[in-house]
Amino acid sequence: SGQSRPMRILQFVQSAAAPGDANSAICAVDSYCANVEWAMNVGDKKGQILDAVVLAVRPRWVLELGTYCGYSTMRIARLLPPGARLVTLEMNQHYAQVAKQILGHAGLDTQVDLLVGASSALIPQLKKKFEMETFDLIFIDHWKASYLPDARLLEECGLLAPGTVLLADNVTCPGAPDYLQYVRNSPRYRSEYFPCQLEYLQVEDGMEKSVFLG
Ligand SMILES: CCCNc1ncnc2c1ncn2[C@@H]1O[C@H](/C=C/CNC(=O)c2cc(-c3ccc(F)cc3)cc(O)c2O)[C@H](C)[C@H]1O
Ligand SMILES: [Mg+2]
Repeated sequence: SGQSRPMRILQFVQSAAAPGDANSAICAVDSYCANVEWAMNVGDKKGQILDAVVLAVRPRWVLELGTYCGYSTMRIARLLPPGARLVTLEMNQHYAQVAKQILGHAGLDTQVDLLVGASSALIPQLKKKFEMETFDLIFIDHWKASYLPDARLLEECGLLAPGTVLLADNVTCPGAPDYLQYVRNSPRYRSEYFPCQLEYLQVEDGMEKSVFLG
């Protein structure tokens, strides 16, 4: 049933997770994707690295590139201090609709602004739209070939401040070699690699944490 994988994930969350309970919604997605059908959520192992970074940064403004079903959106939103905002960008209308419903079920829609559109078109509008200056944390988990161009675009739009943390998923699998080469060799970043397993599988992956230096 459910014509798409994200729709089937949504239906499982709606049936298995307690409304308003973000942790039970996160557990429901992980249980479905570990036992029924794999999906490209960051998952619980890499999710714990994401959680640790969110807690360390205590961000006021967070940007996520690639909402998909909203799994990492939930992980970030549930840890934000009061008044903080998470802006997440998703170019696929169907995925955005599913994510909106999952976030609503989890009771996290007030902290999250989900914008439907391509990052390349939306990033230049963010300062004006949200009357903000720079992001404190950016989670990058969209098409892997877009990591580098979007990091450059964020620099050019003045959305990074010294200390802004970029956390990128999948730098090993599927990999984002041009992005890795850039953040590891540019004097504008201090980069650190976190080895980890790919979501729900015994496959090597890793996340790259890069602090913008200005
Ligand atoms: C203008 C375009 C850019 N701008 C954009 N602007 C807005 N939204 C964008 C943009 N580009 C993409 N999106 C959205 O983000 C999502 C895309 C997410 C992509 N994620 C992966 O491909 C992946 C693969 C594997 C994997 C590992 C091993 C395997 F064997 C198979 C797969 C694992 C992982 O953890 C992965 O995150 C969503 C589907 C898509 O609509
Ligand atoms: Mg990913």
